Amino acid sequence: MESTMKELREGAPVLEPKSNVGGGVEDVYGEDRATEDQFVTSWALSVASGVSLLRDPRYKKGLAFTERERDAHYLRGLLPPTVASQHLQEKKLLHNLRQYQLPLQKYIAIMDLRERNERLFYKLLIDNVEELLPLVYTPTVGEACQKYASIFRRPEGLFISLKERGKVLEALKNWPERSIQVVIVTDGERILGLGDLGCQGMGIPVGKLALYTALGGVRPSACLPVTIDVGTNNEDLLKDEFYIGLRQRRTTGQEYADLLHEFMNAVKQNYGEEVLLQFEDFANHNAFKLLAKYGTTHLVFNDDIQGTAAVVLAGLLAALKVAGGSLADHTFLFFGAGEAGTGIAELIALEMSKQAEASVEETRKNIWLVDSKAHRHEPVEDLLTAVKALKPTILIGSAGVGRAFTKEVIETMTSYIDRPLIMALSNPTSKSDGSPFHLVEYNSRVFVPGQANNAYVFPGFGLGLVISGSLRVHDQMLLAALEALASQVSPEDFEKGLIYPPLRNIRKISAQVAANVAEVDYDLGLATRLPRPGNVVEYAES
Ligand SMILES: O=C([O-])CC(=O)C(=O)O
Ligand SMILES: [Mg+2]
Repeated sequence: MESTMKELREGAPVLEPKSNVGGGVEDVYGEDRATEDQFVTSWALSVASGVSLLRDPRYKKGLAFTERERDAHYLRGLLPPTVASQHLQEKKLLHNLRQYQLPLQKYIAIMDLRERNERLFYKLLIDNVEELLPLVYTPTVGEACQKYASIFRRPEGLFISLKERGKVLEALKNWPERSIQVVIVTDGERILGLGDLGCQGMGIPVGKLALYTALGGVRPSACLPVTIDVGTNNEDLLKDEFYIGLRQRRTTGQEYADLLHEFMNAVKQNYGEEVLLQFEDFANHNAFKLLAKYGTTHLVFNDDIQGTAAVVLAGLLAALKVAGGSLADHTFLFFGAGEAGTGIAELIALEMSKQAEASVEETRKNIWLVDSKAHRHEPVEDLLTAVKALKPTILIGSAGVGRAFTKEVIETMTSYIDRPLIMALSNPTSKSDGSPFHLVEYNSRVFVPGQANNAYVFPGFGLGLVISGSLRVHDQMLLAALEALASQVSPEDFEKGLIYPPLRNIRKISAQVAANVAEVDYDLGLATRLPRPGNVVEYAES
């Protein structure tokens, strides 16, 4: 068995060293040693051949097994005679996928592929990122979470519920991978703009981690999706006979804090100080607190607060290259003061203070936030009133309410500024203005709506932390990441009216983001992977 494994790992026919899907050739993850010092585990690392190999999603290649491999791995007779290339397999899958009418059917098909043939899944995703991103990720992943119970087939991550209190470390040890580098965790209370989906939020960490691999090059086995289940306040789910989570209302207060604390410490204990913990889709009241509480003891990152902020500010900086002027020349109005709105506002204030050498208290004065929960009137009325009163030149939508940027709002803005900058960010499509848009033709000119997609930053940002062995996240790293992103917008992109680079270049962009982040890690003395690489961009790309 051992020799079969070696051949699979090191033999050129299986692990094509040049493939950007296969990852590195060196086993830095120590999987080959996984069973050496632990004779009894809750799981066994076995190496497949024959029919088991055909069922192992990590090594399975289907018809792409060569004649030599069919001999070496006891596959004779188990496959039809044709040897197909991965390229042909990809072509067939894409063709099949396009036959489905509904995005959710496509989602199910592509996630099934991941369970069958991991390499092909990632290859397909990398090569067709613009087409497939909206499936694996927002907006379709939102619908998948809403219907998670009925489409649930097999666990794709770790479920830590109140039942696991006192046993969280044990649960982590049951996960069959030991060399984890990135954990994405949600408690399902604020899934995209869809609200409390309880345990069904699992689709989010699963989808985002797939992007860590496809877009950021982090090895799949090093990624761990986690859902913390403390109950749900979603009455529909509590009544749904197929619901897969705890059937109780959400626990709050000490009990909540204790479970989270046990989890945070167990992760660090089990995977080390350098494991990145990304918080995703927690409700406002927990998200800010958790980030502040664990920011000093763990390597934590909240994509909804920090990642969104970096992506949006990158877009603003790129837009200013066209519009002229600097951040300090503008008045900002945010519609929605949740994690995204406040996160972006704070980062803008920080960047402005850096540019203008002013205090953050001073630079915050040009930034206004409107939130539905802070007013008695209808949100839309409030927005228009606010626009008239404050005359913002930059308007950013970050509320869970769609269709708020009415014609009247836009016309009001154009009455006092020629080219207002307006970013509609809320997602997914059912709740928003801000998901992927079709091309727009106006006066026989075609406009390409871009998308301020979080995927521009978080995979590269996380990669930068991972490759430098960072111990803590620092705001300077966010600024470094967004500057890298803004610098990737080409003159041709600007020509088309775009303020973000095309997503098809995302792996190159991620490497640039990662390198900029890693440089700051080294500069601040937070990096543990020493010596510092000579060429960090090349290192990130490798
Ligand atoms: O889909 C995204 O990346 C934006 C996001 O995290 C959210 O809305 O919660
Ligand atoms: Mg999120």
